[in-house]
Amino acid sequence: MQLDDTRKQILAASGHLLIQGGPGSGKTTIALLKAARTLETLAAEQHVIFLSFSRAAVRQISDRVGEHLPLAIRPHLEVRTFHAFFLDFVRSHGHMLTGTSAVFLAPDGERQRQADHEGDWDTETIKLASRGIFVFDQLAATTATLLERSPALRALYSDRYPLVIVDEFQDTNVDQWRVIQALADTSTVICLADPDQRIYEGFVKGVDEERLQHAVTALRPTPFDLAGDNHRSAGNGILDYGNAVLRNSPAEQPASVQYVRYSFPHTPEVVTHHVIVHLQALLAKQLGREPTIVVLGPSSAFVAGISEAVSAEQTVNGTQLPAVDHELVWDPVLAAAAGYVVASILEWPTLPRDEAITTTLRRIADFYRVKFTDKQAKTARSSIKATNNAIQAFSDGKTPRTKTGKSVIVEVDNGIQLTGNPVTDWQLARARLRGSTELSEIFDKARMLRLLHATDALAWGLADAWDGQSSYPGATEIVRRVLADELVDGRPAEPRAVTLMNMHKSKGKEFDGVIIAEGVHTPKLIDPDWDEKRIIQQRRVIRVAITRARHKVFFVRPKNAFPLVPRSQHPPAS
Ligand SMILES: Nc1ncnc2c1ncn2[C@@H]1O[C@H](COP(=O)(O)OP(=O)(O)OP(=O)(O)O)[C@@H](O)[C@H]1O
Repeated sequence: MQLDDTRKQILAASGHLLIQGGPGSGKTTIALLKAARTLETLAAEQHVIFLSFSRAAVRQISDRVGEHLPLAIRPHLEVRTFHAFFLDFVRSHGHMLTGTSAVFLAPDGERQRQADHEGDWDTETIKLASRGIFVFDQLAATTATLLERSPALRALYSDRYPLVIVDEFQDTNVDQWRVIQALADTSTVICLADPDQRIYEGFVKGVDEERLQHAVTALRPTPFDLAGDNHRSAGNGILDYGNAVLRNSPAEQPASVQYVRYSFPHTPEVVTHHVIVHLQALLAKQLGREPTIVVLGPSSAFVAGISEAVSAEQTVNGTQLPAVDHELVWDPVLAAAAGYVVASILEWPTLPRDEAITTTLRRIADFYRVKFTDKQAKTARSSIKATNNAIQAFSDGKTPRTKTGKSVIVEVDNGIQLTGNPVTDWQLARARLRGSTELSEIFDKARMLRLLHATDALAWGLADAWDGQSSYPGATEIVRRVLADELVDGRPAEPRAVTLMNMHKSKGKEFDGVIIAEGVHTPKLIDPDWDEKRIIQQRRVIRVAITRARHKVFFVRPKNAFPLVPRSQHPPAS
């Protein structure tokens, strides 16, 4: 790899560094080279830590380590999510704050408690933390407080990690920033940043547009700017188009960016299916290999609909579209909650009838509690209420009025013959989720568990629980234990040629082709009725989405969608 003067200076520099640059300018790459250079000088027990936001970003960075680090030193580079690092830290040292050993309340458990909690949930999480029970959002604050208060801990961690690299620094929240500052006391910190990729502001509490200035003031880092470079999509106009969308300025539409516009009776799902198949063929021809493609949408629910549509072969206007094998990046917490419902069914044969019915109904209500705290789930509240009513009715000896309640009773009364093979039995139990819209929804979400990569661990755990005859006593607890760590720290599924996710999740990643799809009713890509702040935030998100592409971007938009760049230069429909 050719290194220009700026990069040579970065490799030679000592002390804290702030490396800024636009999408694809090479921040991650130079940081990996710097890590390699630093590791050559460290003692055997010392490591470099590279902190990033999402598990998928960690995977992409980890996959690139091989290109830049010699084999011998690779184990000394730890690429981790912030939260995985904080979780380990709090588990190891949380007792220093509370006097009791730290317990982590996994995200699904938290959402259930939150749904039942009257009053301010943030205040409650602080109270829980003071009793040694830590929820996801308290991990950063607790790590920060421990590091700030204990010079011994600071010394310990700085000794282990003399170099700390912080990815997407512009999106760090106040507690993450406190941790970085505390470590910067005696470790060297490298911040990688692009202020225009600030996409958490307004979504995540404590993210601050002044963050880079904070770093400049507090750390006095040597600044480097890779701004003008673009190694991802050099010369094809994708970055310029992304910048035009960001600034809402007129732009020539390059050949690398295309629009497909649809109107009734066509649906965005089917049109996107078409575009995936077309783009795969186009890029395979251009690149001479199987391309990587991502489909991005404004919401997870919309993307899940596309996932369903492209999973099946279909014929449209005489054209046959093959099923598309793909990875869907989805909400693992909801999948886990669905898994607990299935696990409760695995316990039926050893439970008294009443207990089997009420336990499963409770897990169903829990599923909807988890869903309820997801802001998009407006109808979940009524499902929780209906399921609770069903439990009450059943306990009072009456017949529940809801289909879900009735179906669960019928299924328990039909009995379930389990075999002792956890994989088969899991499917048998899941198949009992039928007879109401709610049960079908849980059935679908439980299917997503295969994406969690915990399936082997689940099978082992369940095999241990098999009572040798008919049931898996304690299955729910086992499933909960296996999934708790997986939800925070697990590796995502292996990459596939086609990935689907919501736009926010695409930050820090890179694909040959990007398809940005917009539905008619789902949250729009952009809406002129939004206030100015929201429009600016959304333009940043769209730019992030566009600039994930190396070679080609396709937009799938409704015919009358609001243009992303000023109308005079509006791209022609194709
Ligand atoms: N100096 C370089 N010479 C050639 N290719 C490079 C160089 N630096 C980076 N690249 C390539 O350019 C692409 C983008 O690099 P990288 O991911 O490091 O950028 P980034 O600034 O971290 O991007 P983003 O902020 O969008 O995540 C990668 O495919 C990488 O291999």
